[in-house]
Amino acid sequence: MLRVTKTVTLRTLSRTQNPGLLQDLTASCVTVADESAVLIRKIFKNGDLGVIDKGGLKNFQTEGDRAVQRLILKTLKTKYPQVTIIGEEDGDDGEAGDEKVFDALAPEVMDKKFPEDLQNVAPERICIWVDPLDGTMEFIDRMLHHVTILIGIAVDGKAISGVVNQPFFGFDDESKKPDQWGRSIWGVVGLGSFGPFEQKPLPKDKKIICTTRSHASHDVNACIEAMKPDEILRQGGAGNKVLRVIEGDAHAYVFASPGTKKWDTCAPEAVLVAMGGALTDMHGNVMAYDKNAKVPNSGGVLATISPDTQKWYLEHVPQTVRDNPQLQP
Ligand SMILES: Nc1ncnc2c1ncn2[C@@H]1O[C@H](COP(=O)(O)O)[C@@H](OP(=O)(O)O)[C@H]1O
Ligand SMILES: [Mg+2]
Ligand SMILES: [Mg+2]
Ligand SMILES: [Mg+2]
Repeated sequence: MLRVTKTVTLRTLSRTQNPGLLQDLTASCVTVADESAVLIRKIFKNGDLGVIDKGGLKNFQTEGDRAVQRLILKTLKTKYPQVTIIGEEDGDDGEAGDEKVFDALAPEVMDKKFPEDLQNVAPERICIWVDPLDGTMEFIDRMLHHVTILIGIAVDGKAISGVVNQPFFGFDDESKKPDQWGRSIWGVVGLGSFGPFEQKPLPKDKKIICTTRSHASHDVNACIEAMKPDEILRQGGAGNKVLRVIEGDAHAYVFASPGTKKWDTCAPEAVLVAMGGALTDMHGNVMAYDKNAKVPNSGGVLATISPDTQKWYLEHVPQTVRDNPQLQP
C-alpha cells in the first residue's frame, strides 16, 4: 500500500482554491483511467506479465498493476498535490520514472453540472483510492472481462465519485479491433452514473448471487448457501462484481471475508450509490474512506441495486457470520 499525503500552508490553499476541484478531479480520473486501459492492453499484448507473489492468498502483482499505478499517480499527484492519494501497490508512485502527465479533462465529465454541495470542496477533505488493476488473478488467468481499473474519490470519508474502467470490454467480439475494446463507467453521488452500460431488469423468478472466483473460503460459501440462491456467479474483481449488479446479472455481490481493501470498493461504491444502489459491510455498516481509514474491508462486502434489496440480504446474513470474530468492522 502506498499513501501520499502532502501538507500545505493556508496561504497556498487560498491562492490555489478551485471551486470545481471535484469536477476537475473526476474528469482527470476518467482521462487517466482511459490512458491506463491503453497501457494494460499493451502490456497484455506484449505477453510478459512480470508476475510477483505478494504473499497471502492468491495475492499477485503484474507489470500491469505496477505500470498503471505509476501512470495514475504521476498525473494525479502532479496536478493535485494537495489531495491525499492511496494506491494498492507499494513504491509505484510515478515519482522516479518518466511517466507522462495527462492534462486533458474528459469532456463528458466537464459537460455536466455538479451538485451545489460538491462545489468548493477543499482538497483536505478529499482522499483518492486507486486500484490500478482489480482482478489481477483473472488477468493472469486470461479472464479479461473480469479486469477493471478503479479510481474512487472520497469526500469527508464517503465514496462520492468514481471511475470503473473495463479495459478489455468487447475483446471477445470479433467485429471489434483492439483499439475499440474497453469502456469507462463513472458516477458521482447526487449527479448519476454514466457510460456505455445497460441496466437490465433483474430476473424476478430466481435469486443470483455474485461472489469471488479466486478467494473463496468456507465462511464465504456458507454465507451464500444460507441465502439460498438459485445461481452463484463466480467472478473476479470487486469492480467487475459491482458491474454485474449494476447491469442486472446478479441481485447481490456477497463476500463474507475481510480480503478486499478500500481501493477495491471506493470507486464501485460511488458508481453504484450514484444510481440508487448500496454497498456496505456484511453488518450493514457504510465504509469509511478518509485518509486515516482502516485499509481492509474487515467486515466483508455486500452490494445490491437498491436499499430494499440491501435490507433483504442484510436480514439473511446468518448469525454465525455476524458473530464471526474474523469478520468484524
Ligand atoms: N483473501 C484475500 N487476500 C488478498 N486479497 C484479496 C483477498 N480476497 C479478496 N482480495 C482482493 O480483493 C479483490 C477482489 O477479489 P476477488 O476477485 O477474489 O473477489 C482483488 O483485488 P486485486 O485483484 O486488485 O488484488 C483481490 O486481490
Ligand atoms: Mg492486488
Ligand atoms: Mg482490487
Ligand atoms: Mg489491484
